[in-house]
Amino acid sequence: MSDHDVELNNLLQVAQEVDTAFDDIPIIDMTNATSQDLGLRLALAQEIKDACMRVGFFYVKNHGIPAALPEKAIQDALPFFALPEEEKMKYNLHATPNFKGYNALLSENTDPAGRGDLNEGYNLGWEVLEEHDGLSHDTEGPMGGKNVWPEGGEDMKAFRRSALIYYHAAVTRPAAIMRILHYPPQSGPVDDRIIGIGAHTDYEVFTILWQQDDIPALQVLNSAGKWIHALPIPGTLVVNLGDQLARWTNDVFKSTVHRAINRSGVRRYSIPLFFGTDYDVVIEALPSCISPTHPAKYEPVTAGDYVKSRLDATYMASKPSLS
Ligand SMILES: O=C(O)CCC(=O)C(=O)O
Ligand SMILES: [Fe+2]
Repeated sequence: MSDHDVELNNLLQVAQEVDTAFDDIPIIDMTNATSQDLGLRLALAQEIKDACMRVGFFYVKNHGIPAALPEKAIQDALPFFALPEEEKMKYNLHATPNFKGYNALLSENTDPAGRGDLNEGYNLGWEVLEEHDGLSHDTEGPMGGKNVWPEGGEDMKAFRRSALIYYHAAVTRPAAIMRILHYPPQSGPVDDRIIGIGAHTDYEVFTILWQQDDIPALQVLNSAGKWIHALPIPGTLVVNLGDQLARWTNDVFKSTVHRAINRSGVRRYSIPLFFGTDYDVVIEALPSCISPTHPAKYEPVTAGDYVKSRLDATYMASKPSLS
């Protein structure tokens, strides 16, 4: 056996033996990501790998993104969310071929056993920050196309600008969709099948989630079937793996089920940024993650087709032709 084969066998063996019944979500300090010391960078990589194999979720601190940027993105989104429903519906994501724009309360359903998600949101892809030229995204294929932005005065311009400033600070130019989400408080008797966002896994490679301080909502399912709270920790972002990475690694890295429920009595805002590979990339199990005893579990699929099929299912019930 070559060294490479030994390494592969070790990876798969570790993957099969790893205990995924976590009780808490690791907090990883990113300071050493840029260290000159290779040993420190390797130790950090090992910590991230462990979290990816065991939990599929981790917090990052000292990540270098100023907290003021997502806060401003939320603040400048408030005038949009305050518009009358019929005004917001002019930017309904069903009017675009690629799920950009506004999703109304209960228009999405991430958990097929649910009755709709109690959040409204605004969904955008990458675009240049400078003057809005209407040519915001030049990708082709099932998820190609450009953003939509609300018309209006200075406040709507600030909404676009602040959203994109945070987007650019968090990631460069990937196939990433960012959402600005508003979860109204959920109180009184509620249908169990309606929560902020139903149990689901994310569709891309990994998600960077900014969540509002002080409001518990996010929960992560461990392999023992227990919901673990991912409470907001000031100064951190939550990173969770998505299905593209799980498919690539043949489930060596975990795309973990999660949900959000806002029973705080006040409004909650969050900003997930779903970092995916380019939409034309074929996602298929890496050779290092398959073996005779651990064969490939998933059919190869292009990233664009995969994300589009998941979004089609998520928004199926609110498609105008069906309602
Ligand atoms: O708002 C949250 O905390 C979670 C959002 C989420 O899971 C998603 O949008 O996929
Ligand atoms: Fe999610």
